[in-house]
Amino acid sequence: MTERTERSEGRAGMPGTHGMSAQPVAVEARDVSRRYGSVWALRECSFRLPAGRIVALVGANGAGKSTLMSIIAGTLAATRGSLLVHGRPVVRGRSGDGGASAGSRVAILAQDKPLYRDFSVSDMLRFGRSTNRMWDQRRALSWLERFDIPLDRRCGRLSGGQRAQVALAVALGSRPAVLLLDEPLANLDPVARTEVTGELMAEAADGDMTVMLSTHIIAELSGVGDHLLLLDAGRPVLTGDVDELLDGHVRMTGPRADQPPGPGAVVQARHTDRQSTFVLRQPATPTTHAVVAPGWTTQPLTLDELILTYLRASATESRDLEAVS
Ligand SMILES: Nc1ncnc2c1ncn2[C@@H]1O[C@H](COP(=O)(O)OP(=O)(O)OP(=O)(O)O)[C@@H](O)[C@H]1O
Repeated sequence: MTERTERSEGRAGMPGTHGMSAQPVAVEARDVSRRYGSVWALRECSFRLPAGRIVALVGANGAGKSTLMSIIAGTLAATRGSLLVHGRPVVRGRSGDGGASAGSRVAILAQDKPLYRDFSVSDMLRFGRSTNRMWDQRRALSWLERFDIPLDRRCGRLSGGQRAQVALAVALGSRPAVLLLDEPLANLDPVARTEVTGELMAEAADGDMTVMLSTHIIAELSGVGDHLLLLDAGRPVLTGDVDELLDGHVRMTGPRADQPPGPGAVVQARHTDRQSTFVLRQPATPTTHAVVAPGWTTQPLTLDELILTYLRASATESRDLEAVS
């Protein structure tokens, strides 16, 4: 019995981006690369993310998620390429409240959640107000109330999940156009995480804020974002509206064949002696999950399956390129 995975024909940004032209673009990367010494953490990343959405930034440990977020936030410079937030180039050290215009302010909430342990929650809000020219106290307070965070408690005495909520409240109070969350929800239990992402989606829809959430836990992804940016070894391998991506891919299983019986680009092909399975990126026509040829069945993919398919295809492609070079 043999099994092989074929090279992905679709690269970053291809599926699902056709619907983007009418939407305002929050973040645009143009050939962004970043090197640390001899390690390329990001390679030629080009993508556009729509405004007012929750973008799930997904990738394995070391895929480049934190590096990308730091470049968008303006705390790290790209080695090559340019990054624009609402059409304005990000310049290192000039994002956040420091110099960006109201429409292109970026707030980042890193994994380590910088809270002063001796400050009370109210002190943290005062600190947020004093360090942000534009501050929305009502928004920060209502977030804390929604999640029952005691205002008079010192941050050092809060649970990890509660500290994450305070950090989120301060970030929201700064009224960012783009809010970057670098795995800050890891400390929240599944129920709280679902609640938080639901509330963030409502905030994003209300005020044109774009939220980017990074995660390496694919199984916890469902419902977390409505737009996907999948990074593998520093390259975006899949990006687009989650529903469009799911509608645009199909798995076909049937008798052993070199080619699938239906139209579409082959993302992955697996074969046994008697059976073939193809994952296809379909042309712009609607997907029909029905029998398309004698002996063949088609099925939709779950988001986890779609992500794993692209990660496997990307790994195969990297191995092929290494073998050639
Ligand atoms: N300051 C640094 N110096 C050298 N190499 C670095 C530095 N920061 C990151 N890297 C390397 O760059 C690559 C991308 O790292 P990055 O932290 O952006 O990935 P990540 O996707 O956020 O990972 P994780 O999910 O583990 O947080 C990795 O190979 C990492 O080892």
